[in-house]
Amino acid sequence: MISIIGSGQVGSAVAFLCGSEGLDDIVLVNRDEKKAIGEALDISNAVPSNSTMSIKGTGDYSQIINSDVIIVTASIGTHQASRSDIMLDQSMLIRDIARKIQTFAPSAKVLMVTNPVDVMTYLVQKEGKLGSKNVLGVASSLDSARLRYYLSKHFGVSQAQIHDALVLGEHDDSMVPVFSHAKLGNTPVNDLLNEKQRSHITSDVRNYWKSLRNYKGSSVFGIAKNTYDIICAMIQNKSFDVCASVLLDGQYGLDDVCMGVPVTITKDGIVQINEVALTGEEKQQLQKSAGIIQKNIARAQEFLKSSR
Ligand SMILES: NC(=O)c1ccc[n+]([C@@H]2O[C@H](COP(=O)([O-])OP(=O)(O)OC[C@H]3O[C@@H](n4cnc5c(N)ncnc54)[C@H](O)[C@@H]3O)[C@@H](O)[C@H]2O)c1
Repeated sequence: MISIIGSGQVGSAVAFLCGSEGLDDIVLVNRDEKKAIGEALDISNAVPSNSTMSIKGTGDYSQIINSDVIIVTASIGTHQASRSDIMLDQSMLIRDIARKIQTFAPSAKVLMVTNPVDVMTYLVQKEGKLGSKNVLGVASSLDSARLRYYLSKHFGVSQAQIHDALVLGEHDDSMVPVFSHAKLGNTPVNDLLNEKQRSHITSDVRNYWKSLRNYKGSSVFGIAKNTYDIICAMIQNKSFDVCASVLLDGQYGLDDVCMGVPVTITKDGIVQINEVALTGEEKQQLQKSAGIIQKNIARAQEFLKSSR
């Protein structure tokens, strides 16, 4: 069973993808119960006619009992200048949700989408006392797709011709596009790009959400599909390699921080954290990114301590 906490734009798009494929039973939980019921009613008509799955909307958290996978997309609102600008209020919300997950579905796999996603991924597992292998944040696969997009634009080729475009680190201004891995066909992109071009593409990838905001609110379909791919792998127990925010325990020389790195997932959650070779500069950027996330985690934890 799949539970989606927060049936706003992203949550209902994830539910639509799961429902339209008849993936599994779905429970949509929203603070505004009517919204959850409405989305469930709408998506019910997109379920394949030969599917036995059910979909319901509710405001009652006890309905998440029996969840195999829980997706958290609940949010108090929209950030403006940076994803961290509503971090403290989001922390309170996520602590409350973490406790509900601990009460009703403590062994479910949890996919965190709510921003700032790296800090929220850390908090949900600590505050909910959930196993680190069971919790991941979805974002760096989206950032990696954005790098692939900009590289394809730069070279004037289809996205299919760009391989191994990885973005690691924070899902915000310090994210690290790993140019040393990306290829155009079989050619390393580093053989084709100069420093100025790399810096330009890095800035475009980091600011993708701001560009999007000029035209529509924020990412809905991009993040929904990236989340859906992970849900599919877990529900169907396929081994899937993806970049996601997970708790590091020495990997990349980093400890006690959640950030985007390559991982292998199955129905058992994160079965492996994969370390890819990085250049000296990329390593330095990743350390800097980790430091920024750790400072934000400390600030959020301090705030939560003072508002128990
Ligand atoms: N990780 C990523 O790459 C990525 C990409 C896009 C959006 N996001 C984030 O995802 C989150 C959701 O975005 P959205 O556009 O769907 O927002 P939204 O405002 O459309 O939806 C949020 C929903 O959460 C509900 N909610 C609030 N508190 C709740 C609670 N305690 N329990 C249940 N539901 C609750 C609200 O009623 C609302 O319907 C935001 O934090 C956004 O920044 C992350």
